[in-house]
Amino acid sequence: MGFQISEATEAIKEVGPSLNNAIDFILNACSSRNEDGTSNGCSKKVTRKRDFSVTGKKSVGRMRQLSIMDHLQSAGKVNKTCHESDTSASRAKELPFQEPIGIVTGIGLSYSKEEDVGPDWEVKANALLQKHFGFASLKRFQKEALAAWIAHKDCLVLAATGSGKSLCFQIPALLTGKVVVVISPLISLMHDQCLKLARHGVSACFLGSGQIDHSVEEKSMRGMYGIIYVCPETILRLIKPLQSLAESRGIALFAIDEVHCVSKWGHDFRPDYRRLSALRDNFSAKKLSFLKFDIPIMALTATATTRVREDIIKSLQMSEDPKIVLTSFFRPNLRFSVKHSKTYSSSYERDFRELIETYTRNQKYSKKNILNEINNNWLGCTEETASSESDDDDAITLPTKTSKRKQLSVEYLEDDSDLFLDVDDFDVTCGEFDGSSSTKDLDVCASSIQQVEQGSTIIYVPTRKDTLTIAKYLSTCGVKAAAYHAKLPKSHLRQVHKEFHENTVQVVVATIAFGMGIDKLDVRRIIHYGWPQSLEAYYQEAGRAGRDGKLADCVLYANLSRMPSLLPNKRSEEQTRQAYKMLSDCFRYAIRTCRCRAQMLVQYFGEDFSHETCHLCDICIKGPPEKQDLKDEARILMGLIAAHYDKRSYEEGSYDDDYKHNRRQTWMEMPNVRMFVSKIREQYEQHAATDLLWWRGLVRILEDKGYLREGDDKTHVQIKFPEPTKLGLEFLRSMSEEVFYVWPEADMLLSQTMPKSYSSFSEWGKGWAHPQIRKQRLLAKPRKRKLQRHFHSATVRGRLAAKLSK
Ligand SMILES: Nc1ncnc2c1ncn2[C@@H]1O[C@H](COP(=O)(O)OP(=O)(O)OP(=O)(O)O)[C@@H](O)[C@H]1O
Ligand SMILES: [Mg+2]
Repeated sequence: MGFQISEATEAIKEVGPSLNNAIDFILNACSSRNEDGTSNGCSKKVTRKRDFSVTGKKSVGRMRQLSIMDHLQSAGKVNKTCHESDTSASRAKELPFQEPIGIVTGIGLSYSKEEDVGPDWEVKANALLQKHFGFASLKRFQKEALAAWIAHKDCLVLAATGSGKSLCFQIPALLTGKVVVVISPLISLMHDQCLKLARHGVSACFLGSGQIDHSVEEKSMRGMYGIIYVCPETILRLIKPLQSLAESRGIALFAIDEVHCVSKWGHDFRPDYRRLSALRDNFSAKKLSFLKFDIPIMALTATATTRVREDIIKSLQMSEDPKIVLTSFFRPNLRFSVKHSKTYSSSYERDFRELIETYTRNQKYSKKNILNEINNNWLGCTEETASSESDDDDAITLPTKTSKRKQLSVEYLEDDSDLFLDVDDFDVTCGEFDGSSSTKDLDVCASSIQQVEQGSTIIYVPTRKDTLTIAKYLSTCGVKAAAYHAKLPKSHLRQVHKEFHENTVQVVVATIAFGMGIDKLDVRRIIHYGWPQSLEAYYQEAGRAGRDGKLADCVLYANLSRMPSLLPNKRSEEQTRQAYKMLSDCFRYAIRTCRCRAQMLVQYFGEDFSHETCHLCDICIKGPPEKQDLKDEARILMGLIAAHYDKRSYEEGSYDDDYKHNRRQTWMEMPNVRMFVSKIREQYEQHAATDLLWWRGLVRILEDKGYLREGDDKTHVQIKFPEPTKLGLEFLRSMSEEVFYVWPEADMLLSQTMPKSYSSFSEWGKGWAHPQIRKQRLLAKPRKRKLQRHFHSATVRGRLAAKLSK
């Protein structure tokens, strides 16, 4: 859509210099001409205008006019091109989860140069913000990011989830009329963002495998969209056309959203993000003579540790002194807690009791209702399946896969690879608010005991199968729950999104696929049911709670008696090492008992925690456990470990940490924690029945103090092969009289409360011969074991056995 100059001139002649009147005049003139049957370039625009009036969406029409006026105001002149428009924006308003589309809402106007933005850019930006988005003013960090862009500087924006990072790169498109190219990792996210922008009257499109309209790419390269969302793979293919676009319409900015994907040290490394250094090479003033300055790069994320930040700046070849806009990661309205749970189906009843009560308190669920809920959530075909069920109210039969229709059983869902395969099962989102908030915002004492409002809940689980079983369980209990993972049919996912936003679905049980682009204000609970893979991922996901600033719960249910393990993924050796490191940090966050959880999280991202504590998390509320003097235990453990290594050299004080590494050759020379604990049990009667879990905790404490270190070359979640450090040996020598007070960690406390099973006794080598163990084994239920035969193809015997068994 667009206006011809002759129309604009005619309008000004008719109604005078008032811009509003001129726009109204043009729109009305186009409308009447079209009704007369005259076809002109404005026909589509008029159609849209009629659509609004028919559907009563006047506000969208109004927004469109505003966007046109913004362009007129900023550009000062009208382009001759009369661009094609579509009604996607109005459709978007009605159907927010529409098929991917290219959205043109602005008009193809010529643009002003950056230098035209002028010193009053802030006033202009606030005016545009008010007009398009209805916000009074830019946040401080948004201003800082924009100021860097105005000064042609590269900029790294680190701001929490939901703080408004998107506006930092959307405003430049409105201010200049030039194109902003946004690199984003996920098609569903780009899609959502385009729809949101359409609702605000901003022209945007996205390119990539999810774009079904193939003309969008060509149109975007002709400058028909103000904001182009693109995935890294696609932008690398489009370097040449983008250079032409930079010359014709102009590119105001390259924005790299979720930029932590650049870094191998981040939690969502994507190799294609690393290749984005091509932007600096190909869009610099050196390379393109028509450019006065390098096109600035703005990189944005909500979760980046100091190391990740450095890596981003280096990998993207950002300018030598990029502006770093940093806001606080602290979210004072989030109440963090960690609960021990095996996270098996047998734990659901206990773990979800409170959640179920929250949602069913005022509900009277008949069994039939429950059945219908299940059908809605699981079968995706309400009436048909409902009618296929028996009328017997007493019999709650969960859907089975024996039905002729293709029911949404676990197996079906897992096998159903539909269009959504294009979208990575990949999650990036971040946690933040712009740092202006403080604990004063909430009545801290009241909040610590207060129940959060009902609102919505997201339960994050590690596997796709878990999404189904938990959603099924909650539905059976009367909660309106739905499963969400990337392999579910696209229509189902859209439906879940929609119903979640409309509050028809109360709880979404999801994998990390339900992540980016979830901008719902009243998410009151984020529950992680199982170990997250990193604190970055955890904080990103938790950051989706409480975006309205009200109290929200972030609960992690994890088996604290078991070390978390890495989810299968393709990783290089280096990446595996890093992944273990991140998992280890996550594990430590959960088992710590003496530090405020918000403080741990915020400091993890390299921020100084300026508050004493958050006053909300489980540790702040319960307080740390009583300190214990573990001098004897530490002495025994350290003594055994040290004795195993070169005793003489450490007694002489000539112990060399590196020397051990070179000398060690066999596993006998590198005993693991378990072996040391077995020795302790054998040699010290008073510790005969202590749990391995407890000693592992002590090893961790000694490691934190720098007395022990990992002797293995690999990274583990916690020390596997302990080796003394020089500091540790000094500590051992000097501790004969001293006390050694420490806070026991969660797994240590847990081991003291858990009943001992025979298996833990058998570890110290007495096994069947020990009367107590024998008794326990005899009393224990016989385990049903599958008879499995493994033939080792590496051995002659194995190969022979395999042959014979055929
Ligand atoms: N200046 C502002 N004043 C008020 N609200 C704002 C402002 N800027 C942005 N917002 C609102 O903040 C919310 C979050 O915005 P946005 O999606 O850009 O966050 P984000 O930082 O990109 O989050 P995420 O890390 O999840 O991607 C939106 O609802 C947006 O409208
Ligand atoms: Mg964002």
